[in-house]
Order: sequence, then structure tokens, then C-alpha cells
Amino acid sequence: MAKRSMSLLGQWSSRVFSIDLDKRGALLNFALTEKPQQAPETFRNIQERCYSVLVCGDDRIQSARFYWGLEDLLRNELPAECELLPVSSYLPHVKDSLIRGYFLKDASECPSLTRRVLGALGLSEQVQVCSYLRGPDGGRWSQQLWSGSENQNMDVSKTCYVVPSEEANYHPSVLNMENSDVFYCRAEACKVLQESCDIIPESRAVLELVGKTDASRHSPDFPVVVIEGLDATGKTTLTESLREALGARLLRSPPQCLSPWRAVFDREPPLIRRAFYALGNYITAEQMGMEASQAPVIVDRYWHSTASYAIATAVSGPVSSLPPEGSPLYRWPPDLLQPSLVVQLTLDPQERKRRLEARGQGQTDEEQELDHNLLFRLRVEEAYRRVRGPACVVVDAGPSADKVLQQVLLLIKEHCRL
Ligand SMILES: Nc1ncnc2c1ncn2[C@@H]1O[C@H](COP(=O)(O)OP(=O)(O)O)[C@@H](O)[C@H]1O
Ligand SMILES: Nc1ccn([C@H]2C[C@H](O)[C@@H](COP(=O)(O)OP(=O)(O)O)O2)c(=O)n1
Repeated sequence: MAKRSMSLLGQWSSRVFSIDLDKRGALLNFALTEKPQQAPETFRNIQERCYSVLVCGDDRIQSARFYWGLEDLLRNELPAECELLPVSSYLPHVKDSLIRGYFLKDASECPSLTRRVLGALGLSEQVQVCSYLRGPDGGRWSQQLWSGSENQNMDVSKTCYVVPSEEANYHPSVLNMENSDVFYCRAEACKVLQESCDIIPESRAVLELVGKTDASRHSPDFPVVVIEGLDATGKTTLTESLREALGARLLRSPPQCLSPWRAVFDREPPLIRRAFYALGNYITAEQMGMEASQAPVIVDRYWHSTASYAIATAVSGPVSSLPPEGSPLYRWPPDLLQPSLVVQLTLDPQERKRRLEARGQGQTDEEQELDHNLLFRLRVEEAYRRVRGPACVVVDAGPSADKVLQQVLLLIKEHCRL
């Protein structure tokens, strides 16, 4: 059986398990060692009837989709008293070493049902199930890997000992972000959609729209100004007014031609969804290059949105769990056309909420999440500020629409030759 778990097991004992205790970023970390420690460790967070379920198949598209559906699957099949917590297993500082799954605490009356469900899952090529046992001395904990249905075939040679570990400096998801959440060249984003053509036929249609020319080095004759910001900060209002004031062309990313497929990709896991948005930018970039030879161009959302939402979604918790400022994860893709100026609209959360309600439109799931989750909103805005590339200027969108327009017109005068 060519489970990725085999290579994973080779390094099993230096792995850290990082458990997202409450999805707000409180992480519990433990590492695994091959030999029992001299001093017995009591480990209050691990109990009998704790399990980890990790997704570690070879095919990244299938694994991403399996993980995406795993929480629902577990919630449907397991007794309601099972607590599920997202867990990441990784090798500290090793890029792409992260494997995701769930840590499970079974407080049900029916432990055999939980073991049956997990046993059936463990038979899948994509899944690795482990359980935790207290040693005979009553203090030490070990982790056993299941190699068959339930734990009858528990592979005792793969037993590891559990020791507390330091909290990582930043969220473990950062290790796997490149080419899983953020794509720094068109070819890498295309690869994801090519790999998903069999299960998502719409991928083919998107790939056909993505051009092959590299317009990144072409410097447009007229300025290209991107307007960024969270939903309801006033991007649509401002971009329309700028179009009129400057006699400009108005574009958006994702471009209109991708609208028929956006909902399909919004239902997919981040790997596929983010590749779709990345490619949207390349299509918009081609349109920018063409339009900017004739008139100024205003763009509603672009690379800052793609990178910032992707990074802010991949981690949980406070702004400090983002990749550190200056990290290469905030770089601009070298093959993507750079605009002349990026304006980020910011708005007091209360005023933004008021505008959202006044607009009375349905929000995307992600925007509802923004509403509920202040930390997420703060992470997106901070990531916006950290993305590198063209000058990004923050503008308070709180004043009247006309005042915001006048301020942005001034900025355009300062930064661009008109
Ligand atoms: N400067 C402003 N002052 C007050 N209301 C505004 C302002 N700009 C936009 N609005 C209103 O706020 C709502 C959201 O604006 P919109 O331009 O649709 O935002 P976005 O495109 O960023 O989602 C709309 O109802 C719009 O009329
Ligand atoms: N260029 C873009 C534009 C949007 N996105 C993603 C980021 C978020 O998941 C959503 C936000 O888009 P949404 O349609 O809610 O925003 P607006 O209504 O345009 O303000 O789309 C992106 O990744 N790249």
C-alpha cells in the first residue's frame, strides 16, 4: 500500500501535532519521540479515547477534497458527544511537511461505535488513524498508529511517545501555503486546474480562457489603478465614479468571463478555489494590458485580494499567527502585471456593518464569516498591508462618497502620470 503515511512514518517521531483548540487559534502542541522519556509526563489534554485522523493521500486534489468533506463526514457518523478539533501535524521549519486532520475526544456512551467508524476510515488510502494510551506507570502517554480496522491490527512497532512541545512562532499552515493557498506564477495555478479536470469539468473552460503571453514586463501607456478593501467598503461606488471622472475603462478580478463558474469554485477546497482566483488575475491582467494602451484603467480587486484572503483563511487566531511581515509569502508574482497604484479602502467595522445592512444583499459565505469573525477581518486587512509590489495606499472610506473620490483622484495625480 503506497500510503504517503509510509514516508511520513519515517519521520513520525519528530513530528509536532498542533491542535486548534477552539478555532480561534489557541493551539495545543505536542511532539512525538521514539523512546519513552525518563521522567513520566502527565499530559492533561490527552485522555483515553482521544484519536487523531490525518489526511495523507498522494493525490493532492483528492486529499484536499477529502479533507474538505471530512468534518461533515465525522459529524454525521460519530456520536454527538465526540468533540472535533482541527489538528495539523508537521515537521518544524520543513516546508510542505504539514498534514491536516482532526483530533477527536470521545465522551460518548458508545466507544465501540466511534472505534468502528474510525476503523472503517483507517482502511482508506488517504487516512491515518491514531489513538492514545496511558502507560502502565499512569503518567506517560503514547500514540499508536492503526494499521487495520479498529485497533485490532494496531502496529505497535510504530508506537511513539507524547511529549509537550513549544508553540510554533507562527501558524503551522504557513509551511504549506505556497502552491496550496497562494500561487506565485500562472503555471502553478494552471497545474492545479489541470489536475482537477476529471472531477471538475469546469476547470477546462477556465484554462481555455487563460492566455499564455507574459504581459508582466509590458509597461502600460496609461495608469492602472486597483481599488481594494473588504466587502462594502465602497469599491463599486468608487470605481464607478473614477471611471466617469477619468474617462477610464473599468475592469474587475475575477473578470466577467469567469462569472459562470465562480460559484462552482467557491464550493471547492482552498487549493482549487485559490488557483481559480489566481488565474482570474492573469485574465484581468491581459485585459489591463490591452485597455491601458487607450485610456486609464480602474480595477475592482486584484492580487492583494487573492493573496490576503488566501493567507488570512489558511491560518486561525490573531494577527500574530500570520506569516511575519517581510515573509516571501507576501511577494508579488513576477509574471503578473503590476498596476501603477493600489488603493486600499478601510472602514470602521460599525459603519461597514451599517452599509452592508443598508445594501441588503446576500453575502458570500466568506463575507458572513467576516461579519462574525473580527479576527479574520483583522487578518485580511493586515495581510493587505503586508503584500509587496506596487505602492499600496490606505484610504479611510468613512467620509462621503464624493470626499473619498476627491482624495483618491489626488492620490492618482501624485502617483501616476495622467
Ligand atoms: N463613502 C460612502 N459613504 C456612504 N455610503 C457609501 C459610501 N461608499 C459606498 N457607500 C454605500 O455602501 C454600500 C457598499 O458600497 P459598495 O460600493 O457596493 O461596496 P463594495 O463594492 O466594496 O462591496 C452601498 O450601499 C453604497 O451605496
Ligand atoms: N481578485 C480576487 C477577487 C476576489 N477574491 C476572493 C477573495 C474572497 O474569497 C472573495 C471576495 O469576493 P466578493 O465577491 O465577496 O467581494 P466583492 O463583493 O467583490 O467585494 O473573492 C480573490 O481571491 N481574488
